[in-house]
Amino acid sequence: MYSSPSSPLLCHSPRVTVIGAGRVGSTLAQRIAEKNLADVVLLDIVQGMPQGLALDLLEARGIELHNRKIIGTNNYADTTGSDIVVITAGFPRKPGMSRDDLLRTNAKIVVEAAKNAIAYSPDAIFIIVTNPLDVMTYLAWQAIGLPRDRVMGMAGVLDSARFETFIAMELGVLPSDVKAMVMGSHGDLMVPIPRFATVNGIPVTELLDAATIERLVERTRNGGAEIVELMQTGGAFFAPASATCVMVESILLNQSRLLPVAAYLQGEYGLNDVFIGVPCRLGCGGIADVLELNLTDEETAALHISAQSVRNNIERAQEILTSVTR
Ligand SMILES: NC(=O)C1=CN([C@@H]2O[C@H](COP(=O)(O)OP(=O)(O)OC[C@H]3O[C@@H](n4cnc5c(N)ncnc54)[C@H](O)[C@@H]3O)[C@@H](O)[C@H]2O)C=CC1
Ligand SMILES: O=C([O-])CC(=O)C(=O)O
Repeated sequence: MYSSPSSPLLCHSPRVTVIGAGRVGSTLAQRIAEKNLADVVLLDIVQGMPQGLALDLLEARGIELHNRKIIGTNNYADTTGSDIVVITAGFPRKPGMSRDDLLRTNAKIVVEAAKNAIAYSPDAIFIIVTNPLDVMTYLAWQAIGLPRDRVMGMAGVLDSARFETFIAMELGVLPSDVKAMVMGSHGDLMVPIPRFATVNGIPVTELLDAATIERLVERTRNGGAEIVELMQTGGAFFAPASATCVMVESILLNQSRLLPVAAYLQGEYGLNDVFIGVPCRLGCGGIADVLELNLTDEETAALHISAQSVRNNIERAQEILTSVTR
């Protein structure tokens, strides 16, 4: 008769909790399970919905050839012992809105989700996805009081993927041959850096004229809104889920990938006490390093303007949260 191994280590399967089982959250759960990265707990406030999604995903396991556990729940106790917590809970924007217009509705949701989750998973690494991204990441970090390596926001991977897509479409080349880096906040003031964009090592500045590059940069800045306008009901979720999954994977597999991540800055780039997109190395402890690149004066100025707008919105969010708890 087979008996179970006595060491709990041999039985440990990584566990990722995704809070918010909407379009981004459920697609992310699918990606994580079907890439066989971790067991997934999908949590939402809507009764029955995460349970239904989890059952649906479980029923695909035999076809997708994995054996990951997938739990749908409304109860934070079921998230106990998660290695990573991803927060996607909150409202998406409607056509005509900016991401910052979501501040009032999403601040309380994200803070409560982060506090509830840390109570059951004190060792987890947190990835925030809810918009407005940089501000929500700051609020979550502040609410749970973790060191900066364990709290980060997802946006730069998505914005960079969009820039790469538009470059690939323009040049008619394979998207995976294009590498780009978008820094700054996840909003109209994001900072795509064309001189860091290459096609298999060739700078795009050698391949495209300045006016074309500027057009692609503008389309990247407007990338989320372009989809919101087209869909009319909510925003992008396939690429956001893929981008978040890349971060989850780099952490779980300790890949040490260098990715643009919304990170808490402590003097890097001349910025302090703000979350903003900068290149980071992601490994099993979360953010292993924040990379400080030599930016031009113009790029630094753009990054600072971006950071100032995040700061202004952090202040607004804190006023909103204080008035809610009063
Ligand atoms: N950082 C980024 O690059 C991106 C951010 N987003 C943002 O992600 C968020 C989610 O977007 P979608 O999935 O499209 O929206 P969605 O509306 O499809 O899903 C949101 C889910 O959150 C749930 N929810 C609301 N309050 C909750 C609470 N207190 N606890 C648990 N769950 C709760 C809702 O019931 C809903 O199922 C939005 O704020 C959106 O703007 C979306 C795409 C990219
Ligand atoms: O645009 C939105 O509202 C959702 C988002 O952040 C994106 O797709 O970049």
